[in-house]
Parts: sequence; structure tokens; C-alpha cells
Amino acid sequence: MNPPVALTIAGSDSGGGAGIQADLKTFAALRVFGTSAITALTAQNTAGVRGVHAAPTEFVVAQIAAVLDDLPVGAVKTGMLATAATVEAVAALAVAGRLPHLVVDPVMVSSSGDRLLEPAAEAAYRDRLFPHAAVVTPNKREAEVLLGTTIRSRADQHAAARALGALGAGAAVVKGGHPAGDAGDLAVDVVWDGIDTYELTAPWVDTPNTHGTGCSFAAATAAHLAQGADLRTALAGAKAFVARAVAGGAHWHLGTGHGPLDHFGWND
Ligand SMILES: Nc1ncnc2c1ncn2[C@@H]1O[C@H](COP(=O)(O)OP(=O)(O)OP(=O)(O)O)[C@@H](O)[C@H]1O
Ligand SMILES: Cc1ncc(COP(=O)(O)O)c(N)n1
Repeated sequence: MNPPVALTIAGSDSGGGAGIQADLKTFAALRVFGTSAITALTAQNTAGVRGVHAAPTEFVVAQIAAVLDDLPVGAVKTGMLATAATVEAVAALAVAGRLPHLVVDPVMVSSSGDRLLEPAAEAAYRDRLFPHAAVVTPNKREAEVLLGTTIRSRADQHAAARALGALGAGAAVVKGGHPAGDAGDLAVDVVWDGIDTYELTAPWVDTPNTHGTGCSFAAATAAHLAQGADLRTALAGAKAFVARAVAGGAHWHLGTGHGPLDHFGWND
């Protein structure tokens, strides 16, 4: 029997914790066949990003077309797109209806604090790509940049999810990877589902090993969509997947910085 197929359009993390590597591990863990179009190489480890080498936009498009022309892709996830030109090229493919169940994770900065997107691309995300996404999944910091607001409380997170939705995506998630002032010991994400907002919650895990949480959440959402889940079910499944992967890797020591997640439940 054929497995469902998903495509990730993202950057490579040589350290294996985030980007394409996190996405393919997530797809495999969820029993989805993963394909990939690499937008940029990063020389990166758990401690930081040492260099970025963006692929020419035409070659990113060539990779996407090679996959779509041949394989039955059921859902697509975008991660680090690196340049405004690549954001616009991906948006053009979305406009043409070539990117089914599109999950857009607007990666801007790594967990180590290094920039992964040229500033000129922020407007392209907002104006060109978001309107064609099934769901957009910024973390609080990314939502602040995209909306030009400050998110301090849970109420702010709800307002931001609504404001992002107003930019035209089918749904929006404002992820709260870092504890909000009023979130207690929960990791709270706020979803605007096209009509209303609601919260996804999981226990907050006190660990430095959160490299790749954002990538894995978006990839898991795409994996569930490729399997035919509706968006609400896909997001709940992604939240549970990441919560388990963060808990599993909480105490291991892989690298000196923000370590990776336990995608395969090795520590369950
Ligand atoms: N320490 C943690 N414990 C539990 N869940 C977490 C933790 N860190 C992140 N998450 C969850 O992982 C998912 C992705 O989070 P988020 O996108 O904020 O991480 P991120 O993109 O790695 O953020 P950043 O790059 O700012 O660290 C969200 O569902 C979030 O709630
Ligand atoms: C190539 C690449 N893509 C994305 C991220 C963001 O990672 P995180 O999921 O920790 O925010 C990263 N550090 N590197």
C-alpha cells in the first residue's frame, strides 16, 4: 500500500535538529513519505548558525517541480525560505494551485538567535504567501514582526492570531514556545480557525533542548493533513507529537547549545 506523501520546502540544518532534517524525521515518525526542496544550506549546530548559502530561486523551483511532477504530494510545508525572491516564487506556485494543504512556517530567526530570512522578505510573506496558506504558524516573536505589535499576554496572543487570519490565510497559529507571563507551566499556542480562536496546550518542559520545535510542529501538521486529517485534528496531533518529542529529549546532551528533539520516541 502506498504511504501518504508530504513535501517540505526549507533549509538544511547540518546539525540535524531543525530545517529539512527535522521535517523528514517528523514525516517518517508519523509514517508519511517525505520529499524535500532545499532553499538554503546552513552551516549550523546546536550552538548557532555559522553561515548561510541560499540556493538560486530557480533551482528551488526546479526541485519543487521535479517532486510535484512525479509524486502524489498530499500536503506541503514551508520553513526557511531565506530570500524575498524565493518567498515570491513559492507564492506563485501556490497561486497556480500546485501546493495542496499548504502549511507556512515563517522562519525568521533560529533558536540560537541568528537571522535566517532577509528582512525584505517579511512583506512578501504577509502580502504574497499568507493569503494562499491553509495555515500559518509563526511563533510569538515572528508574529510580532509580521504584525508590528507586541505580544505579552495570552489575550495578546489571541488578538495576534485573529490579526494574522485577517491577512488571508485559512487559519493561523501563534505559538508560545516560550512561557508567557500568564501561561503558568503550560506551552500555549493560540489557533484562529477562520471563525474563532482556541488554545492548544501541553505541559511546559523545562529544557534547553528546543532546537527544531517550530519546524517539527509545522511538519507534523503537514503530515497529518497528507493523511487526510482535518486542520483541527492535524494541529492537535502536531501539538501532541512535539510535546512528546520535547519531553523525550529533555535530558539528553546532544551538542552544547539548544539540543534537538526525540522525534522517534527513543526515550519513551
Ligand atoms: N519547552 C517546551 N515545552 C513544551 N512545548 C514546547 C517547548 N518549546 C516549544 N514548545 C512547543 O513547540 C511548538 C513550536 O514552538 P515554537 O515555534 O515557539 O518554537 P520555535 O520556533 O523553536 O521558537 P524559537 O525558535 O523562538 O525557540 C509549539 O507547540 C510550542 O508550544
Ligand atoms: C535550516 C533551519 N530552519 C529552521 C530553523 C528554525 O528552527 P526552530 O524550529 O528551532 O525555530 C533553523 N534553526 N534552521
